[in-house]
Amino acid sequence: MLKISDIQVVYNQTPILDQFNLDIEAGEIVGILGPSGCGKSTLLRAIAGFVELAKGEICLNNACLCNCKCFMPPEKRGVGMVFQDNSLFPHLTVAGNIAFGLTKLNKTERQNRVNELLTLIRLEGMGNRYPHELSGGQQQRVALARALAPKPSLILFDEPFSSLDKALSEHLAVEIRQLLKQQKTAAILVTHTQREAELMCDRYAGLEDVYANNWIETAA
Ligand SMILES: Nc1ncnc2c1ncn2[C@@H]1O[C@H](COP(=O)(O)OP(=O)(O)OP(=O)(O)O)[C@@H](O)[C@H]1O
Repeated sequence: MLKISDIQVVYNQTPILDQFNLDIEAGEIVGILGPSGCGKSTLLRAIAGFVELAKGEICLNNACLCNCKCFMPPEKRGVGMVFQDNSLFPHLTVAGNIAFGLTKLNKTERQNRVNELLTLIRLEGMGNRYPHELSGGQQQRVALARALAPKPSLILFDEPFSSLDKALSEHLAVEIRQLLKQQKTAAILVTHTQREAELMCDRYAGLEDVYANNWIETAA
C-alpha cells in the first residue's frame, strides 16, 4: 500500500535518509524507533509532503506521491497526521476540530461522521467542549479522530504520547491500535519508547535496522 523506494533527503548538503526503503501493507501498523536526530521525523515529513526528496520515490495505493519528477502537495496525499502536542485548534470545539478536514461532505454527512468518531473515541456528548476543557489523553483521542475523519489509508504518528505519563501512554497505545484496526487504517508510529511500539504496532525496528529489514514482530 505504501512503498518507499531508495529515498534520500538532504538538509544543507547533508543526507539524512539515504537509500531508505520501506513497504507497508494495507492496515498494517509499523513502529520506528531510534536515537534523537537519526531522521525519524524527516521520514514522516517526506511521506506527508513537508520535505522534498533528493532521490527515490514514495507511492501510496499505487499513486506516486513524490519522486524526482512529481510532487503531490500534502493536502492531496490522503495521509493523516497526529503529533506530539496534538495541535488541536484551540478556538474550535471538539466537533469543529474533528470536522476540520471534511470539506467534501455536506452538513448532514459531516455531522454524522463527527458523531460516529465521537462514539468511536468514547467522547459522545463532548463535541461542544473546547480542547482546554479536556484531559491530555482525551485531547490525543480527538487528534486521532480528526486524523481518521477523512478516512485516510495511512496515519503518521510522531511521538504522540510524549507529553503524557507512562500509564496513560500505554493505555492509549493499545486503544489507538484497536481503533486503527477497526477502521482498517495503516499507521507509522515514531517513538522513543519501545513499550509503546510493542503495544501499538504489528512490527517495529530502529531506523538503522529498517535498512537491514530487521524487524521485531510484536505479540499485539
Ligand atoms: N529543516 C531542517 N534543516 C536542516 N536540518 C534539519 C532540518 N530538520 C531536521 N534537520 C536535521 O536532520 C536530522 C534528523 O532530524 P529529525 O527531526 O528527522 O530526527 P529525529 O530522529 O526525528 O529526532 P528526534 O527523535 O529528536 O525528534 C537532525 O540532525 C536535524 O538536526
